[in-house]
Amino acid sequence: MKVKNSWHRPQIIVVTALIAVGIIIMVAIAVVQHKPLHQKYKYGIVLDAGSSHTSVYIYEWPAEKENNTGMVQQKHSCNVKGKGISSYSGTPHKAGESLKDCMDEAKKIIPNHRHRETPVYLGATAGMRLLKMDNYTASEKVLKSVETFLQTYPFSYEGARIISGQEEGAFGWITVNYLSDNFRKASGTMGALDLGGASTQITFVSGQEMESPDNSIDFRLYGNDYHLYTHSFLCYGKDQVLKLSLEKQIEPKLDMTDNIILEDPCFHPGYNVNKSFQSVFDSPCVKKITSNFTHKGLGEWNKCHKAIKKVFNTTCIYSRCSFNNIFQPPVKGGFGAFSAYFFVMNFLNLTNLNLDEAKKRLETYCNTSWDTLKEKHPSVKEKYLAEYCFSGTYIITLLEDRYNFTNKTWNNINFIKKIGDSEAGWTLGYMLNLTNMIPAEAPETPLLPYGGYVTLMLILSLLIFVFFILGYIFFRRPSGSTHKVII
Ligand SMILES: Nc1ncnc2c1ncn2[C@@H]1O[C@H](COP(=O)(O)OP(=O)(O)O)[C@@H](O)[C@H]1O
Ligand SMILES: [Ca+2]
Repeated sequence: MKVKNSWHRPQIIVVTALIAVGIIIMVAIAVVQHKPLHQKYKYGIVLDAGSSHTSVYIYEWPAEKENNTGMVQQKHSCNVKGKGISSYSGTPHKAGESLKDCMDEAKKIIPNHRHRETPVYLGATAGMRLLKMDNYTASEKVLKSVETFLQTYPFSYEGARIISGQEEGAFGWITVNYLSDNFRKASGTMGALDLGGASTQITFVSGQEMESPDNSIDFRLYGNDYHLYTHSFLCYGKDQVLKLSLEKQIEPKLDMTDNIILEDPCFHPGYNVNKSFQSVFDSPCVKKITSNFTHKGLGEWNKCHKAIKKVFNTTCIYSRCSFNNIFQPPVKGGFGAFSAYFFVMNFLNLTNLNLDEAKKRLETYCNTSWDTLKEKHPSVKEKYLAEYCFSGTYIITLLEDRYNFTNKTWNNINFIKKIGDSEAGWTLGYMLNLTNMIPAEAPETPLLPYGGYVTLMLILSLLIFVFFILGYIFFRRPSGSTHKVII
């Protein structure tokens, strides 16, 4: 007589198979999901050769997520000692060498095995645009010098060039919107306001028809079309516009034979400095005036405001212009204002005020005596300190009178230096564009987001647990009621 054992063979086989499949799926998902944990980073270097100085930015991103927007971040930045590369017009061979300390730093920061594949780009802005206008040969020699120098590094050299004003504006816009993750969100984009020493840029999505093709740029990013308004005003960075303002104030006094005294409402009472014409009227933005002068401060904000208005030409052949016959649609939406907009407004503590309050505080500040200010800010560079009243007044005049921000829309301007750890500026957008890191179309969404992965793993574990219990019950249950005795 044989008694069949309590194994219900088909059920047990099915249960065992299900458990095995469950374990295999869990292991497979875990392997795939955790792959990015052994993350490898890639790097890129961009040199911002500005009119006043050069900065070297190192960016990094996870090697396997190259095309996911929001992945690239600034890892490090380095300020090159001395002035901008355009200041080497007389000694071009020294321009390259000036970058040494920061480039050596980059070599240390980026892991050796990544050096060869790390791209290096140098973009020069308005300082070099002006040098090119003034002395083409010198500008070429400076570019050659930085090129030769950058090629001595183990990185992948991708070029040194003067970028156009449109590029500077558009890539600044890409940077701030990339860092704010606006390309993935449906919330819309923010405009970009960049103030440099030699030029200034305004870029935003206007939604209006563009009356001048030069001011229009189109991008398709991440599955969306963006129709941008952009303009770069050469000579309207804060250093060049100061020269313009001095020129305007000095011109009527030129027929005076004796020493010219320029009483400037934008400088502080007690400021009294002899200036040589070579140090001020040295750029293609201004006429070559050959008189030295004494620069004396008055500290009168209202007069300063009036004097600054005169640096803008208001003729306009379009339906509307900002200035100098440049078409501009009405400003729309939020704006990020960076570079010197931030440095100046932050120093003056005006970043969180409304327009009227800002004007009032600036009026008091401009009227402060030069001696008091120097005492109060002993560590601030004197050149900066002397010019904050002028620069602050210029910023307010430019934004309110020329770009047409009102009391109400003023609050849409955010004065920013960084978004997260990354500085606002054109460099990140420039690199993202040249490395094709923002795809035109949104990439397929990943198989599982993290939350989905965790949920799936939980459900599978639970199922396996249940199958174990079932298996156990089947295994233990005697043939019982269905027991048959086979004789
Ligand atoms: N801490 C600071 N305070 C005031 N101004 C500053 C400070 N740091 C930098 N700047 C100014 O910011 C401007 C930066 O311009 P830059 O990028 O060099 O020129 P551009 O973009 O026109 O080629 C310069 O006018 C420089 O003097
Ligand atoms: Ca700049």
